[in-house]
Amino acid sequence: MAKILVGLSGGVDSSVAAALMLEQGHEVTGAYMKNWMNTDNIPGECPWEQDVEDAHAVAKHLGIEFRVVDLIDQYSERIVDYLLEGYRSGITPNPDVYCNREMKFGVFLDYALEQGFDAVATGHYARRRERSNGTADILRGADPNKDQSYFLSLMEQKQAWHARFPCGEMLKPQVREVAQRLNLPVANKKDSQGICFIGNIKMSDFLRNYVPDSPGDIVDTEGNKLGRHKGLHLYTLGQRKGHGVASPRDGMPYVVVGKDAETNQLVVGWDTSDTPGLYASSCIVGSVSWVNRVPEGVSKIEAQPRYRAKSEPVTVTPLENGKWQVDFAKPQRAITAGQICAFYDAGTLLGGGVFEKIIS
Ligand SMILES: Nc1ncnc2c1ncn2[C@@H]1O[C@H](COP(=O)(O)OP(=O)(O)OP(=O)(O)O)[C@@H](O)[C@H]1O
Repeated sequence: MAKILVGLSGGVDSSVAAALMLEQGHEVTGAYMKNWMNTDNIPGECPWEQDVEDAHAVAKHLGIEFRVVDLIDQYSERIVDYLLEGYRSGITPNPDVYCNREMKFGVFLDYALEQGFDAVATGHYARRRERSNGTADILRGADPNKDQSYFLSLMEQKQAWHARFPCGEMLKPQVREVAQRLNLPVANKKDSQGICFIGNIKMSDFLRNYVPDSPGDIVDTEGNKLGRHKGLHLYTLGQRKGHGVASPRDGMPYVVVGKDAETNQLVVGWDTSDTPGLYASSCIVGSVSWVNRVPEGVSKIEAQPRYRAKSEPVTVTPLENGKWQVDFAKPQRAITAGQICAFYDAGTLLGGGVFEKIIS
């Protein structure tokens, strides 16, 4: 039996995670992390008050202690600043991945250990396996549609060691069934969406509040002016909709194929593999962390360049400065600086890093 602190978000997955930990005989406490309060009144729904209430109701239903842990300052420093700094500097940050390393398995785990807990459990769809040498691996979740191991790819060994993912062996419909069987007050609650803890606020509305608009020209790959954009930070490579430029070709929309920070131009082109800038095979990945062991020299593994992408064969080569060169066997669409590259060996998460530079 272990002392487990469950991150109770007020959603179905973490509620079932708490119930499963109890069923397995652990001593369980639930805690809601208060991270963001929308004090600047950005338009959109930010239902944290409802979430705390729901989390509390679940804890009561399960008969476990419930706490609210105030991490607003740390969230602002570690996530909001990283997010805004990233967008200001022209990259596309990934707050969801950083949330796991910095918040849930960062300050929240530190709090848990200080308070005498052995581990933090969450409702993530990922699996964890202990090895006989006293280390832990993170594996893809059993549900291929829900697998969230990508979001855990920057986690370090100590974090993996103290993590528990009770829903990871199950499919989402099974998790809903458990919630119904146990009559959990959130059994029929809709899944949450939106960035991390910011809730259902649109990213563009969120950014508009902090990063000033910086309009410029939209051009095609030959440099012909096609329209105006509101600020390069509001667009991502490969984006099909929302740039406002109608395509003259039927059934072939323009997509964002480049951002030129010097001229403040947004470049659009065709969504084809020969469009310059849209596909790349070779890149530099920095801020790399390996969950359990560092690959020995040049290695053939797999890499997943975004959440909803397949992992693809790559060759990784360590560079002198702690960064890694990653060469994909097949060119990948819209690899974006700032986004996360997760590394796998079959179903095992090896680690991850941040795309820093696209070579070709
Ligand atoms: N505000 C929070 N307080 C405590 N734990 C949280 C909070 N937000 C997320 N978590 C934990 O992180 C896990 C993954 O977060 P994510 O935002 O992806 O939730 P989710 O997949 O919608 O799960 P859920 O149905 O539990 O909300 C949650 O299952 C929960 O354990």
